[in-house]
Amino acid sequence: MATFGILRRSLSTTTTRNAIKNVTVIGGGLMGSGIAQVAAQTGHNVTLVEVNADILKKAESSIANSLGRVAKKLYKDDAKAVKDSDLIVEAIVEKLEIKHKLFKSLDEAAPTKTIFASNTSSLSIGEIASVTNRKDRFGGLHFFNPVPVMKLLEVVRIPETSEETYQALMAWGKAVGKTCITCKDTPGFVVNRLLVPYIAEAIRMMERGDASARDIDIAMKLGAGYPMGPIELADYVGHDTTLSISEGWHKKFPENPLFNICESQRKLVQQGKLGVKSGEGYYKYNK
Ligand SMILES: CCCCCCC[C@H](O)CC(=O)SCCNC(=O)CCNC(=O)[C@H](O)C(C)(C)COP(=O)([O-])OP(=O)([O-])OC[C@H]1O[C@@H](n2cnc3c(N)ncnc32)[C@H](O)[C@@H]1OP(=O)([O-])[O-]
Ligand SMILES: NC(=O)c1ccc[n+]([C@@H]2O[C@H](COP(=O)([O-])OP(=O)(O)OC[C@H]3O[C@@H](n4cnc5c(N)ncnc54)[C@H](O)[C@@H]3O)[C@@H](O)[C@H]2O)c1
Repeated sequence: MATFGILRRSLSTTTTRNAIKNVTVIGGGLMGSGIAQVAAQTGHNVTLVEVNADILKKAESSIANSLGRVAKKLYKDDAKAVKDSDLIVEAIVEKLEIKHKLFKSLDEAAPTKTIFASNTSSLSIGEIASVTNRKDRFGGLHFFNPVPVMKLLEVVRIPETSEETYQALMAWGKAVGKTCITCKDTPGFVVNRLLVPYIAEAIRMMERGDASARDIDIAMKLGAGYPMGPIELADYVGHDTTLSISEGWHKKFPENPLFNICESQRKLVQQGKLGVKSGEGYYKYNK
């Protein structure tokens, strides 16, 4: 069985009542470490499960920087990591087959009461949940990057999600300090369904030479009040992520022109220019 590093942190500062106390976050990367942090900050007992020891260390220090003291433990199986869990939030790599493998094993290991949630950006919650026997206790919890700062949480219901599960997810979202909105399990939910075509159109505008990247960004910041322009945001999120979302949707809905691929973005990814995280995207960054 795989060896998982587990990071535990708990504080008792919350004043919001919600039934979920013990939370397991699976995946300690960009999103998982942020989700673990906001859950710990609001008084939940948090277990963070990560397969990569270096990333676990990084998550530990980023949470420690925000919270002070962190205790780290190692376990040999994921059954122990989830045995007391009221809620499991999955934030691992955006690949359906990998999420399926994880949820199949979690379904066997976790108690009946445990609610499962995925933080997927672009996959169908129903398709992810299909390998489990607890679709009534399954939903989407879509956080935004950077998690500690962004106030929104999209709570996604599939037709099988029970009212009790939905209410528990909404109450937990509120308890971790987020404003929750509800949406159906449609591609991109609310925010990404609007953001992805918006960013793609900004890139196409630049590709056509209608305006420069800098001017498009200035225009949307000063003319529409966005904190970042669309090209800056694409660099910030990462071109590998945005391209794989567009490619997945384009394959699934080839007739929808909103999901067409941007050639300059494909080229950037081929060149390893992924945006802020690699030091260069449409702009250059000091690493
Ligand atoms: C692309 C479309 C495709 C979708 C792809 C999928 C994506 C996904 O599914 C959905 C998303 O997330 S979509 C993406 C959704 N995301 C967006 O759309 C983001 C849009 N951008 C923004 O909202 C702002 O530019 C930022 C908040 C990023 C930075 O704010 P700023 O004013 O420009 O710069 P500042 O003055 O430096 O920071 C201000 C405060 O924030 C604090 N802080 C910053 N980073 C932090 C971190 N990592 N941790 C903790 N804290 C962090 C900082 O300490 C400071 O706190 P203080 O207490 O005041 O000192
Ligand atoms: N990056 C974003 O802006 C963003 C925003 C919202 C949602 N999401 C979604 O959140 C999820 C994670 O994205 P991310 O950006 O944090 O990715 P990331 O690559 O930073 O983190 C994923 C982590 O999961 C770990 N992992 C992989 N398989 C695992 C397993 N079986 N058990 C435990 N850990 C495992 C990896 O080692 C990695 O550290 C994806 O589904 C993504 O679509 C991302």
